[in-house]
Amino acid sequence: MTTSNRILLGVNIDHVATLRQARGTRYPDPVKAALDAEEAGADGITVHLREDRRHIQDRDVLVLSEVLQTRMNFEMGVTEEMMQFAERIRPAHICLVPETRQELTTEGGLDVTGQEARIKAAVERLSRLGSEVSLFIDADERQIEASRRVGAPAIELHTGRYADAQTPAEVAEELQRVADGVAFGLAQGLIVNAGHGLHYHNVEPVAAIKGINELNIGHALVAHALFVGFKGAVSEMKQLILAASNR
Ligand SMILES: CC(=O)[C@@H](O)[C@H](O)COP(=O)(O)O
Ligand SMILES: NCC(=O)COP(=O)(O)O
Repeated sequence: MTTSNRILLGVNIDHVATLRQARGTRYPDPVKAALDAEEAGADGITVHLREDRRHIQDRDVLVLSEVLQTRMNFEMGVTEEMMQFAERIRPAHICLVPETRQELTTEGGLDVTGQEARIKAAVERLSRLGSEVSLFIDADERQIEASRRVGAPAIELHTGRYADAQTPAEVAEELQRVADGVAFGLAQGLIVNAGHGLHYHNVEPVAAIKGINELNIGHALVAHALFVGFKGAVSEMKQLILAASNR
């Protein structure tokens, strides 16, 4: 008997907004990108409303919350401002991420072990909205155990170190770290997602890891969309992921 390992694709549209914000124009519209992504097979739409509003804006999230056909995965820092925003829009999924204004991108996972009481309170508060709360963490057993202890039903493993690895040995080591994290997370009874820095040339080995529920991918999709359109970019990625996950 073959078991299906169908991985979901969450399309992150943050960097459509990055291009818009670079000029303060009305285009390109991340809402249009989200609807195109859904038509091309996205299983969900991810947005990160950063404290500094460098890309996605409040209005984008509000409009998306009314027009998405699939579901929103709302990435947010653990701040009172964001908690109140989430309470307003009640997204299906919420992913708590670490955030600093100076970083170029999300550079590491959330330190759950170092602030368990704070994260537990946030998970409890957000879960009351009916949202599935996940924690964006490194593939580290201590962080995974702490995620279970604070009551999060899901985690998203940060694949940035895998994506940044240079030599074949480093790539293999980081891939193994992600695979071990997936197995450990599943053993803890968690839903395990993964993402960050994944692109058309590095996604397949991750998609081949058994047990991952969803991959969240953004930057590479937006970049490829410049050449093939957003629907084409999403569709190509979806095909790659499905093929790799069924090997
Ligand atoms: C948490 C995460 O990985 C995404 O939000 C992604 O990082 C979006 O891009 P930026 O980090 O560049 O905002
Ligand atoms: N949580 C990761 C994500 O949403 C997408 O990250 P990236 O593909 O833009 O690096």
